[in-house]
Amino acid sequence: MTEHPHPHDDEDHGHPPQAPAAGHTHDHAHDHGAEACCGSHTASVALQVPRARPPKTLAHGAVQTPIRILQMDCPTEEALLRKKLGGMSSVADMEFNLMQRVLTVTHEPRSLEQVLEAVRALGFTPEVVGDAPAQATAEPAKPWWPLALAGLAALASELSHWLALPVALVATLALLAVLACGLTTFKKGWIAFCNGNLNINALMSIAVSGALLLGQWPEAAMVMVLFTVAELIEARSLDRARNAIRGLLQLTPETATVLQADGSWQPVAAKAVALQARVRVRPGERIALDGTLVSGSSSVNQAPITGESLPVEKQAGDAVFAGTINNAGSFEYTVTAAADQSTLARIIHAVEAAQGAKAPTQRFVDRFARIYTPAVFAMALGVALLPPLLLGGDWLSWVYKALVLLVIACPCALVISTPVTIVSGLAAAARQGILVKGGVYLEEGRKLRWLALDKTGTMTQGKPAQTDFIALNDWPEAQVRSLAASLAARSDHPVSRAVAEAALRDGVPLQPVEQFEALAGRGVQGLIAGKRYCLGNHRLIHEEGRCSDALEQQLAALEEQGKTVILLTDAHSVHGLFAVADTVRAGSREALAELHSLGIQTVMLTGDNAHTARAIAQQVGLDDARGDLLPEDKLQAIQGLMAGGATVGMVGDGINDAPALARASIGFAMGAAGTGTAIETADVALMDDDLRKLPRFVRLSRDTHALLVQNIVIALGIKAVFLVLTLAGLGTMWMAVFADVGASLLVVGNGLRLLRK
Ligand SMILES: Nc1ncnc2c1ncn2[C@@H]1O[C@H](COP(=O)(O)OP(=O)(O)OP(=O)(O)O)[C@@H](O)[C@H]1O
Ligand SMILES: [Cu+]
Repeated sequence: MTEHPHPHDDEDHGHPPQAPAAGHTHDHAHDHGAEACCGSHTASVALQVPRARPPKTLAHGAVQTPIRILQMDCPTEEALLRKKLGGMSSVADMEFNLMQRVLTVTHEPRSLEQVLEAVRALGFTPEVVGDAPAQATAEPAKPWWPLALAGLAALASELSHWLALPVALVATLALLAVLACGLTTFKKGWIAFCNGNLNINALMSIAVSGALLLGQWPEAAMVMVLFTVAELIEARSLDRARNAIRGLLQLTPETATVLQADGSWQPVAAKAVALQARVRVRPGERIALDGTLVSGSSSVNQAPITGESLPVEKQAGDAVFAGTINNAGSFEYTVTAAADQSTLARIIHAVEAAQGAKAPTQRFVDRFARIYTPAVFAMALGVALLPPLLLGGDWLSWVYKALVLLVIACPCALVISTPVTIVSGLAAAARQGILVKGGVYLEEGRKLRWLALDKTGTMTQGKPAQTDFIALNDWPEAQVRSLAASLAARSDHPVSRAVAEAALRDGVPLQPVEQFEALAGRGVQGLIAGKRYCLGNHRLIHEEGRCSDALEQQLAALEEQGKTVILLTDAHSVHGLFAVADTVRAGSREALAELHSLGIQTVMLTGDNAHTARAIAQQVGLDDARGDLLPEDKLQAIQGLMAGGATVGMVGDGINDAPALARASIGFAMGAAGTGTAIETADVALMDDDLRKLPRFVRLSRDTHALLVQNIVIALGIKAVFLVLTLAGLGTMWMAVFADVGASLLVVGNGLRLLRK
């Protein structure tokens, strides 16, 4: 038997490097064991669920410990921790997820306490993330009155200054304001400064202290208050982006109505419901757990999972998902996954993990910020010292200008703009049923040149039915069908299944098969009553030299109608011909037209023969179709399209075609809610079978990119304007703070706009 090639785990997938936090494991570990046939259609894939990760031991003896640090949500804190922990010999690696406020440290097993101590030394409260369910990730609310008091004091100071009241009063009020709201800033700034890091807190502390020393009392107070207000608003907006996804999980009800041993129905906490328990759902109720419907029927709104609010009919045997909403009917289902393993929970885990991985733009911005701040700081020093020393300038005004520059030097707006935009984009996608496994793919999506689509299960529904049957060679029809059905019944391949189902429907008797074997990409064979028969495609009868001109014509006629033909042969000749046809998915035509209008070319890759492929391609409007491909040929086709650096996407059902999916720049899996495994393995998982999600993803990717560029331009533009104003002597510290705060708010707000898509 020909084996499917097994993709290697350590294979280079041609993907941009990515932090492991993304849960991006391409181990499409196929299990071909169960049945000796082309069983890839039912292959089960090892589940890789990114959970709240407990400390895990690495091969080389180091351990990874995720540490939650609630005070860590700004890149300034990341820089601080990086510097401090990076200098420790026992720390091998660090991974930051600012959105979840989790730092994952790779360190020597015995040095955990040391690491925690270092984190504490920076003024943070570390908390090792254990197996416990994720707690609220928000910082405990700070009392608001110190800020209000500070605001009033600052205003009063400003007013007294205007009214020319005694300087002592102005100064006292100003100091009161600075102390009331600025102590944390000073503390953080001092720690950063001592660690050789000029973060926003350090810059603000220097600027405010400088202003106080210069006797600019009201101004110092105002700057401190404004800065604190800005930080507050910024944190709130970040929380919004952060919670956009978490909010989904809160959609699942806390309790489920579960059948008890004594036959009664009792409400039970969803977390405590055991697998295989029987749960009842009333009309209008939200479904609490993933399961399989066993009795009753209804229609369900699956929007929380698939983003599609058109109700889906559910009958016995169908899967139902936690978080989705039952419409009118009522039904019972058996639980198939624990609450924290439901499809919805796994979607949320995946998105959260994706937030941790840095997208290319973010990496660029981080690098830029690392140069920008020291550069402006050096400039400020120059401005403070050089004109007074060399040109006899006035010390006071030049030092003041330097202080304003310090405020401008803060790259916060710039640095915060990218993650907010990406996270909003990821959240917006998830809400539409598109699970993007990393900012990288969201950024790459807009560059797609080619999209390769698998045929069976992707372009078509993957449930073909037999349409034609012809007995050849004067063999009795009943005998030919019985032989073919006996072989077909042993296989899970959709084409075989169609033949077997038709036979079952017509009551064709089956015969025992020995030495059954699947011929990958060709068909099946086995011994029936001691004689060897094959049931396979056109390729197979060519390889065995059984094709004839007459047969060729018959095949061509059927294939041109988009039908797939398999033939029954024995050692001597071909005895029967079976044609099956699959239905093209609703909406494929529309989806492809949209993709074309976005400038993306489409090609179908299939193991089926070229005629059939072309017929179907024409039906739905694909640019190109390639048939007769073995799995390794598909891989090569993808590589061919990617030659020259083009971004190429591949769409499959996530189980087949694993090598090609992994090789493509972006691997899309269809129908991920049903198969479950695709959520973990694909780069982008489409939760249902709607191909229209593909153009939607591309558009979202383009919108995200546009916002990223806008945000970078806004952030840098505003800084540039104030830099010039200040050097020209027109900028005041107030303005600089307003500019900094304003820019941050603007970019955060701009990024959050994606959430409304
Ligand atoms: N077990 C089987 N039973 C019947 N026909 C088979 C079987 N395996 C392969 N074939 C034939 O070989 C062709 C190619 O099979 P293969 O599994 O490589 O592709 P596929 O999965 O059917 O198509 P696609 O690549 O579009 O998903 C099928 O179209 C079918 O005609
Ligand atoms: Cu032929």
